[in-house]
Amino acid sequence: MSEADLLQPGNVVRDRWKVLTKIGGGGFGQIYEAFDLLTKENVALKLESAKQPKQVLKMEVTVLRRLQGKDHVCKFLGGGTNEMYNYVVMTLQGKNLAELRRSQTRQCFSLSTSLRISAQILDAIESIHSIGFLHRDIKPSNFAMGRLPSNCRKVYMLDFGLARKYTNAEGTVRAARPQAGFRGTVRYASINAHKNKEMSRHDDLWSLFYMLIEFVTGQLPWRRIKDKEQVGQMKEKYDHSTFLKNLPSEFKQFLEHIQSLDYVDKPNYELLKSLFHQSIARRSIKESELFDWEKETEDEVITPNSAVLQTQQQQQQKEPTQPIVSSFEL
Ligand SMILES: Nc1ncnc2c1ncn2[C@@H]1O[C@H](COP(=O)(O)OP(=O)(O)OP(=O)(O)O)[C@@H](O)[C@H]1O
Repeated sequence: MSEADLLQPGNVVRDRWKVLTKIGGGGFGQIYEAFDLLTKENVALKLESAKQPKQVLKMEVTVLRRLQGKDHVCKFLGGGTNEMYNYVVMTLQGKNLAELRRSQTRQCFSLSTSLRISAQILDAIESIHSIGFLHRDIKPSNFAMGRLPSNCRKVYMLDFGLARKYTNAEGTVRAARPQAGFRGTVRYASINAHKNKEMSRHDDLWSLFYMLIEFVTGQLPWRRIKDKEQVGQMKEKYDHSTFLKNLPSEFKQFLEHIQSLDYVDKPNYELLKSLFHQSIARRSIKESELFDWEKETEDEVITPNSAVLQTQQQQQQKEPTQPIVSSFEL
């Protein structure tokens, strides 16, 4: 156990959640897989130190609770605080989309996979906006696939620590602060965010656009640059229409729409969703098609396990509603 670890395997939180293993340590918290002694299921336990200056778990709990019942959202199982840490317990999901992309041979997804997962992400973004919050850290590692046969084809939105309420009590858009501190992740941040402007609904959609480009091409032009100002300048100079050559023609309208939005504007989610659906239909992409990580790599040797997988894939193609066990579970 490293000194910074707030828990170790075997610890039991609130007489109910027994820690199994650490699965992540992000910028603000630690994530553990734990066993729920009550439901007998494995769950995700996210903690932040009570001493940490930047406390974000309260916001995480607020947003997660408000999102309950919406699609693409983990189930909230509990939360609390003690003298050492704040914690939240939620359903456990599978691999995040950053890991899945990096595990691809060419570090990118096919257009079929990219469009179908991005359409799900757009739905998730619309959901968080519908409850009056911005996510403000839309990036591949904040989306994970379900881990069970029943949900392994569904994308789940994670990490509401940087969320912010953008509506006031009347439901109208809050007045923008003249200057706001930068929030988010440099690679996927909108140009507005780089300029420390108050973020709005369109900024989450800009991050989705950058994610989609990275899914399809495997990279963004500023991938190697760490400095926030330098990346901001590069984004400002970059002719974003260059990205369109990698995307179906419908995405010209997608880009034009997000470019047209101002701080108070409500995005036309229906238009954006229809562009995904049109491009998916025009390319005859079927919802039942396997995602890239569910397929075998071409050079993989046929082993008894991969033969089993092949049979499952064939069955999956025949039974589109029957999810398969994804390859990494075999
Ligand atoms: N419910 C969950 N089920 C499975 N894995 C999860 C879950 N929540 C988080 N993780 C994993 O832990 C990683 C970090 O989680 P999260 O983004 O919530 O924490 P964070 O401390 O805010 O991290 P970061 O600062 O990197 O965004 C995720 O990318 C994901 O791989």
